[in-house]
Amino acid sequence: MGVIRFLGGHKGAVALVVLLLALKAACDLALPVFTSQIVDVGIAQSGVEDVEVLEGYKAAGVDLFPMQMAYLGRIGVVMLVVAACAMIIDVAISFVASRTGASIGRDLRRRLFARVVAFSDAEINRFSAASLITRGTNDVVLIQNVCMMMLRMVLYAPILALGGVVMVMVTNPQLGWIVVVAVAATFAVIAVLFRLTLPRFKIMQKLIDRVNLVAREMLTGLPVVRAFNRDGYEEARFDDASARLMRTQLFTNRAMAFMMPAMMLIMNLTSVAIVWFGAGSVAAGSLQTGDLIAFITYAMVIIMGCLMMGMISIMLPRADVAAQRVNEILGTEPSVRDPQNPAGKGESGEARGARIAFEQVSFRYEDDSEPVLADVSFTAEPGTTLAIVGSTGSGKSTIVKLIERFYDVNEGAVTVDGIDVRQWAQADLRAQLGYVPQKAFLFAGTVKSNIAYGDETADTDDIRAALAAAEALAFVEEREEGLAAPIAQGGTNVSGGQRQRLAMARALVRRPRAYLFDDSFSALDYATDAQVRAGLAAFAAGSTVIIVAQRISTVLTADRIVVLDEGRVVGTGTHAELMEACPAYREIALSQLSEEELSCQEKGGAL
Ligand SMILES: Nc1ncnc2c1ncn2[C@@H]1O[C@H](COP(=O)(O)OP(=O)(O)OP(=O)(O)O)[C@@H](O)[C@H]1O
Repeated sequence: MGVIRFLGGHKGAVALVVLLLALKAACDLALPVFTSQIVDVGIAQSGVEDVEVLEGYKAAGVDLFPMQMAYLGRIGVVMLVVAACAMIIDVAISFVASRTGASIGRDLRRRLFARVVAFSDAEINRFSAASLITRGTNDVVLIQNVCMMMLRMVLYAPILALGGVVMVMVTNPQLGWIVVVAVAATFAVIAVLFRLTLPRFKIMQKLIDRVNLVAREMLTGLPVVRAFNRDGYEEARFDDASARLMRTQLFTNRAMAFMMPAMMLIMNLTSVAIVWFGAGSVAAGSLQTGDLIAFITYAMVIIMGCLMMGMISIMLPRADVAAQRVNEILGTEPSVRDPQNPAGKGESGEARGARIAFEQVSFRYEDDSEPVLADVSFTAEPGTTLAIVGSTGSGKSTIVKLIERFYDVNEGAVTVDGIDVRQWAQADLRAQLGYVPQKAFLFAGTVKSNIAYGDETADTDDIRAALAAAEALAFVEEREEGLAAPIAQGGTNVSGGQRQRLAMARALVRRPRAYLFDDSFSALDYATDAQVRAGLAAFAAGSTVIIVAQRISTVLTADRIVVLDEGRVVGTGTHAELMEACPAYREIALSQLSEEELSCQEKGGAL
């Protein structure tokens, strides 16, 4: 069982709990012995254990009352002490079990987080963010609770049931068959419930995933939902997912609610049967009343033990599903991994700008899908600007993602300074790159914390310089708090263009060897676009710059332009060369600007 393995790392705690449980079971099983003594000796024999001595006292006319009270008091005190011990042990068990459960949960969350952070985009897409969140929260809590319950019950139930059987055999083996029948009935009830509920428990986690997925999507896309008046549709979609979860939970809860009354019925019928069949023996004098009472208690203990085992057998498979889902993540190796002997940082020659090259690269997102890039080759020389243009979906962003090694190529190689990116340690590779994603993302915090995300060691001057180069300083300073201005999660409290410029400043502050701008200029107006590029040219001098762009005006003055069409390179050269030789480029250029505009822009371009 997957869940049990999680307890493996806490052998000390398990051993301690087993010891404490054995002590507690001994206390619990001792109490009925004292009850029977109170009845048989304390009441029936006035507190005198030996019957002959009792007869003697009676014949001599001794006052038996003080003796009886003293005996009852003695046994009472012993019972109190035993009960108190049981209580203290119980508290200790709860303490150890809760601690162990909580640390299992913490360890799992830590391992899951570390693994998910190491995942490439491919694994994240495969599991889906919603499912990863459910697995890291709901499933881990389930495992944690079941581990706690196992410590408290799984080990206790057999000890208790076994102890009960021994005591039944010692007290009165003739009535043992009643216990056997009761246990059989208990297991029958559990088996029926098991069959009914288990399949539902198994799908419950998937339904929780679904509810989370719909809720997440709806919350992220709320403005779109509102704008298209799709509130009703989204509500219905959420209701559907939620109602399916509710129906499943209702079914399992109803089934489980049936369990307790059924068990009470079995227990009461067992008591009645024991009294019914035991009364004859008591009348015949072969069984004492106290023993009968103790026998009933032991029978209850055995049934309770079996009931606990049954409950666990229902809980365990459910937790096992959770364990499988968690193990699925832990067992998934990230497809992008560091090599065993990564290229040393010094091996690249360490020129200011990096040389980035694609050598006959082919790439597809999924093994069986069409290639997104086919036979792509180009080189961005150190200190130069290379632009990539092409229609939407032609694979421009994919090129940048391959340089960052978010995915690995299927064929060919991407190299930085002549070294395959797969030979670099990922951290070393990315430390040389300043990446500005197509969808600028900012973290909750302040402007300063977001820019310093690019370089923790950056001081205020560095941050201001980066902001100035990205044309972001002016609007930051307009704010009362300046660099301390709050940024909401995802950067939703600044405009798209401002967000984009802050994301650029975050990359600039690193002063990397190569900048990767994935369509970062499209959210800016023409004037700001030109200003930012002018600022960049000064700031990034010496570094290699790769710009993915839709606008021809953005790429006009690049040292080299690569034209992509459906994943293939259809032209490489400067703007002037491509205007001459590449019809695809010419078509894009003329669709955006007239011939005169193009010749004007060529003269006045910045980067
Ligand atoms: N994670 C992904 N899984 C599967 N296919 C993808 C994924 N990301 C992109 N694609 C596909 O790869 C192709 C190229 O996508 P890419 O984002 O590189 O294009 P692009 O040229 O940057 O487009 P745009 O200019 O619209 O941003 C597209 O056909 C797209 O559908």
